[in-house]
Amino acid sequence: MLTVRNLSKKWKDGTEILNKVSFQVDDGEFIAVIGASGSGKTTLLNCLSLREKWDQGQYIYNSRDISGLNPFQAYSLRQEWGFLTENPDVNPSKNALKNVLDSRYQHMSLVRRVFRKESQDEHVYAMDFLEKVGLLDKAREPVSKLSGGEKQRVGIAKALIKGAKVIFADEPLKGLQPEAQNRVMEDLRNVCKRDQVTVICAISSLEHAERYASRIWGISGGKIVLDIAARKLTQREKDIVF
Ligand SMILES: Nc1ncnc2c1ncn2[C@@H]1O[C@H](COP(=O)(O)OP(=O)(O)OP(=O)(O)O)[C@@H](O)[C@H]1O
Repeated sequence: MLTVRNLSKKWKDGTEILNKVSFQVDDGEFIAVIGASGSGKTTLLNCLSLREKWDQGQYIYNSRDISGLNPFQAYSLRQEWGFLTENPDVNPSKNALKNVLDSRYQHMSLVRRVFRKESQDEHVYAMDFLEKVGLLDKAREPVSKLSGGEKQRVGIAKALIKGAKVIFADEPLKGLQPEAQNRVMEDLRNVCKRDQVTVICAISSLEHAERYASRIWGISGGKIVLDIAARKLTQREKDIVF
């Protein structure tokens, strides 16, 4: 569970980017973050995923106050989470299976990584995660040959195999064909429902937010101005956000 209270951030010139953002998110929620360009979506995701610092506010993750972590602690926690951007975090020179296996070992000690045995069991285990995102038949394909949407789904499998209980996604649909966009959103929705993973996803497509998410946050001027269960937004709600 994530709880944030009064998260605020200013740039050096004093411009307010996040303004007392507060919320509570339960396990398994799929949150779509919508808002105009420059409203603060990326900054919010970067702060929540501990990639950027904020000035004020409290951040609680599973009953642990993570507001003041040192860089090493923040790095360790980041390894437990998934982060998707418009550029999938995959190694194009390796196949999909190897990418997923690498993610499983990434957080282990150097010694374990060097001497790891990729047993048959490990392969079967990794295949389970590729199956979750519908890529069993692409397991041995070099990732460079996969489509943008398939790469993004390898990224989701990578997050799942390391046990990520939270996935932050910043515009993961950018540049994808409509069919691939739907598939990525379906996979994200499935991991929320099936695995109780929490997904917080900045997205510019209102239609996808309405159709796939469980909750919608509208951001304007660095504030959450709309926080509702996902459904078709009324014109008034759109006017509040955009
Ligand atoms: N390093 C920076 N210094 C000063 N201002 C910045 C910096 N980075 C971002 N901003 C400003 O902060 C505001 C929020 O930016 P942010 O990228 O979070 O918005 P966004 O909602 O993700 O926009 P977009 O949808 O266009 O990606 C914008 O006005 C942006 O110009």
